[in-house]
Amino acid sequence: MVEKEALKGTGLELDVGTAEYNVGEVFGRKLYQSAEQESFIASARAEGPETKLLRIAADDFRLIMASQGSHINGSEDIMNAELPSEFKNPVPFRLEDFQVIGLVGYGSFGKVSLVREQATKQIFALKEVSKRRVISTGQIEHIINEKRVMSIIDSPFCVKLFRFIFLFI
Ligand SMILES: Nc1ncnc2c1ncn2[C@@H]1O[C@H](COP(=O)(O)OP(=O)(O)OP(=O)(O)O)[C@@H](O)[C@H]1O
Repeated sequence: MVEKEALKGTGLELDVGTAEYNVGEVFGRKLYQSAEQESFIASARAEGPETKLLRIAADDFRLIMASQGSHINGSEDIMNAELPSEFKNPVPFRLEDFQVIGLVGYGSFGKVSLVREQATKQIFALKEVSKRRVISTGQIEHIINEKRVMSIIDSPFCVKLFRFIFLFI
């Protein structure tokens, strides 16, 4: 149940209530989206021996969720967001344009290398994904979603997908 309570010395009336959240859920998003940010006070208690409560400053949250002019607030926004124009009309490139500097790691679908673009000298991580492995493990939808999210997201905290290429080998 939500009740109203006066906030001392401010003349503001606040909604007072409690809510329970499950693992991975974010509380405070309403504060972030709301224009009346000053009239929101929240305290949180994590219960259970394995529970972790992570706090993130509003400015950092804004950077993660909506950096560089985008207005992405949650997973629905990402799924509905327009793909960047370079993904609708991909700029062709060749693997030969990149010089491999070293191996970074292995994932479930292939390897990741550190590479340098010859023309610009820019450094990238090049991730190779085996389509055969994606299909045989039933991960087609997941990999398409991963590509979509990584191409739309634009945050200093997240890896961004700049380009992709399909090879038939
Ligand atoms: N952009 C990147 N920059 C630096 N290292 C990276 C980058 N992407 C991947 N790596 C490294 O390469 C490894 C393999 O990455 P990859 O994305 O293929 O798999 P994963 O995310 O670890 O697991 P999964 O394949 O199950 O999703 C990672 O564990 C990480 O060490």
